Amino acid sequence: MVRFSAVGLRYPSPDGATGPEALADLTFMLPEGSFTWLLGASGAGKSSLLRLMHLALLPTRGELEVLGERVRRDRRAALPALRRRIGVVFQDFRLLPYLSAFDNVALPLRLSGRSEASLRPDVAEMLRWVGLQGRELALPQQLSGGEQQRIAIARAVVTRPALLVADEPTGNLDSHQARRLLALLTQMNRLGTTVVVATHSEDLVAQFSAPALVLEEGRVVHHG
Ligand SMILES: Nc1ncnc2c1ncn2[C@@H]1O[C@H](COP(=O)(O)OP(=O)(O)OP(=O)(O)O)[C@@H](O)[C@H]1O
Repeated sequence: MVRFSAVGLRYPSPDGATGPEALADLTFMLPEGSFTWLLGASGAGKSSLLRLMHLALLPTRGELEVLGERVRRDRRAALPALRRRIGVVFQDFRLLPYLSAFDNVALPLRLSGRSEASLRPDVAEMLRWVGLQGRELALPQQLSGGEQQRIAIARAVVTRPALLVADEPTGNLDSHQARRLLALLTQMNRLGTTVVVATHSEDLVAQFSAPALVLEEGRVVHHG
């Protein structure tokens, strides 16, 4: 479950002073196991909202609860454990350039202490799921943008996170791959993962009926 109560987010301005609020007065709740589209024009605040959900940023005001836990500035030590239960697909992939496709996907499992023998079949299955079997040894620079995006998606879901947030996950995919990705996200959701997907793609949204959270200039203008 994710709950925002009167949340605001202010980025610092380049001169170090506080800038205007990028997000203001966000109050909404996403139930456990829900699927939500996050919509809004470029600059409306979708990526900023997702950064709060995956705890890359903390609110500058208001209260935030993620996976049932209250997120507090004075309890930062609790954040890494909470972050490990959240999968993130970044707009710019953030693959490690010197690691193979396999090793990029395996990374979160290795960091969580899983043995090599137990993680290998999971990583292989995930690469098959995103259609990249046979490309295990390729480095990100040897893969197309869409292939890199699929690795980023496999890496985000391989840990079976309780919450999955994806920022424009189909931005580099053709329509066939976008449909496959959506099938993967909805399957994760059916297995119990709470999913939030920011997108500009009306085509994608038309393929799966789910509530939408619509932002305009940093405020929620529609939820449902
Ligand atoms: N790191 C940052 N520092 C300062 N301002 C920022 C930062 N990131 C975003 N902003 C500002 O916050 C507002 C919302 O940006 P955000 O990237 O969240 O929008 P978005 O809806 O995700 O846009 P897009 O669809 O283009 O990705 C914009 O005015 C943007 O300039």
